[in-house]
Amino acid sequence: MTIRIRLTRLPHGEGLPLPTYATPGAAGMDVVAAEDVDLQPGERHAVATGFRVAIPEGYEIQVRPRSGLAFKHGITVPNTPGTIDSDYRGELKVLLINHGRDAFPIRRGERIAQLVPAAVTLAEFDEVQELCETERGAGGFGSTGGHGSL
Ligand SMILES: O=c1ccn([C@H]2C[C@H](O)[C@@H](COP(=O)(O)OP(=O)(O)OP(=O)(O)O)O2)c(=O)[nH]1
Ligand SMILES: [Mg+2]
Repeated sequence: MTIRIRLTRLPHGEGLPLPTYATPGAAGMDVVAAEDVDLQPGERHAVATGFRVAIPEGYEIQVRPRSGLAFKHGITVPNTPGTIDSDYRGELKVLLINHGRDAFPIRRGERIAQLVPAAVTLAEFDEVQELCETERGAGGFGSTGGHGSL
């Protein structure tokens, strides 16, 4: 399924490629940086993309890390998956953090993250006195055992 998303470029986004799928089966659209940043170890930065979007109502865009940057350099998205709301009209930014040991140069035009459009399911809470019982009950946070074999 394909949805259409209106996009406007900001002046510093001129000349950059729009987010695009790297292969026919890719789930995420690679998005490039619109600025140069040297990300020091432990540092976070909201990297400019140079564009704004108007996502159709009922959808969001999730901002996800690229596994290659995470694996090779420790560069990831601290708020992953980032949430772009359908009513947001500011610049789409990619939050990045450097978990690596070395400074990492981000250069304008380089692919820094991937965007995954997704349908939004809305909910409302119904406050009640009792919840139905389950086998798990209140167990969580490792209650079923460690990381050994099944
Ligand atoms: O990675 C991100 C995450 C968010 N945003 C923008 C779009 C999003 O719609 C808005 C708010 O994001 P979020 O709801 O995650 O942040 P918040 O801390 O709850 O801020 P707000 O009070 O503005 O909703 O910020 C980005 O550009 N990139
Ligand atoms: Mg919010």
